[in-house]
Amino acid sequence: MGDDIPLSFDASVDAIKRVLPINLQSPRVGIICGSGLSGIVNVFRDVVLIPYENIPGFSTSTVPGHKSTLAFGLLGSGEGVPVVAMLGRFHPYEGHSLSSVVYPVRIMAKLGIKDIIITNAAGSLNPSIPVGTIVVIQDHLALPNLTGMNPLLGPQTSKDLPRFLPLSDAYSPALRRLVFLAAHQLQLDDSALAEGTYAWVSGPTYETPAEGRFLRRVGADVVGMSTVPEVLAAREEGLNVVVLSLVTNFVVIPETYRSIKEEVQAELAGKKVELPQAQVVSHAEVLAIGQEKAGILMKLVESVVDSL
Ligand SMILES: O=P(O)(O)O[C@@H]1C[C@H](O)[C@@H](CO)O1
Ligand code: HPA
Repeated sequence: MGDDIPLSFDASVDAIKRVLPINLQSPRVGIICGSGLSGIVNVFRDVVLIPYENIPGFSTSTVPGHKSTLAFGLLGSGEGVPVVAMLGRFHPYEGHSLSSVVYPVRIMAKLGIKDIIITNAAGSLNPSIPVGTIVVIQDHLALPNLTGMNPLLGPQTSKDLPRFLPLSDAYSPALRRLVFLAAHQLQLDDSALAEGTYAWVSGPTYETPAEGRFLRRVGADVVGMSTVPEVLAAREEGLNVVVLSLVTNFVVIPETYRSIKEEVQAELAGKKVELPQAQVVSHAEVLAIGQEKAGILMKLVESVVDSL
């Protein structure tokens, strides 16, 4: 963990290429697996697994549901497309610096990927997006970025990168189209997929009801603790980005708080009141829904890769 990122990426690339057969050395697509979503490796062929600890510059994930392994393999029908997947990512709340968080994205770009499929587990802020939905992200809202927590702050890793990165087209319309076409081919129910805006929060706390209401009112559909730093680095590196959020829980946004005043007054008046109790979200719940729905997400990813 920390800020000691080498500004030359060669050592990491060399350590990776050294253990790969020639057909996997130049992956075409990168995949980042969110909480509990690393199962995609089970459908890779010719798999080579490289623990993060064997790659200079990589940190270690400390979050349950995140393995610290880079997986290379062939994905899709026919000869298959060479891909690289991060089976586990880094979050700033673990104590990783932002440059560590996005380091693997930069290395995947150096290895030659052109497209990146980023997945995550997220909470829904939108009553019409229930648990289990896969949300194809069309935009993001990143309060940390707006207030000075941006992975692109500071000296650039290459002078060839744009200093002022436009984000109006961060989420590739072409790749998003492929996701919806893939869902059609897989005969997924219309309700399986939605489109929406992802709010990035630092975590590790889940949202208070007031925070949930705020994020909803300013236009977010789902909320999570990852992804946006990776999107920014990927766009800076010139990659096409698509993000799929699996909704694992609903963020409680009651319009009014459970009123303790009302409850006490009713009790003193001898009345029985049934006021709504807050639901409590947990990472165990996030992982359980991830496990239940990961299969569909994986099929979708495979089908998108197949159609590239
Ligand atoms: O890595 P992702 O974004 O999938 O993980 C989510 C956000 C937090 O890390 C964790 C909270 O349950 O799941
Ligand atoms: N909030 C923030 N991050 C999350 C959530 C949530 O409700 N669910 C999964 N990741």
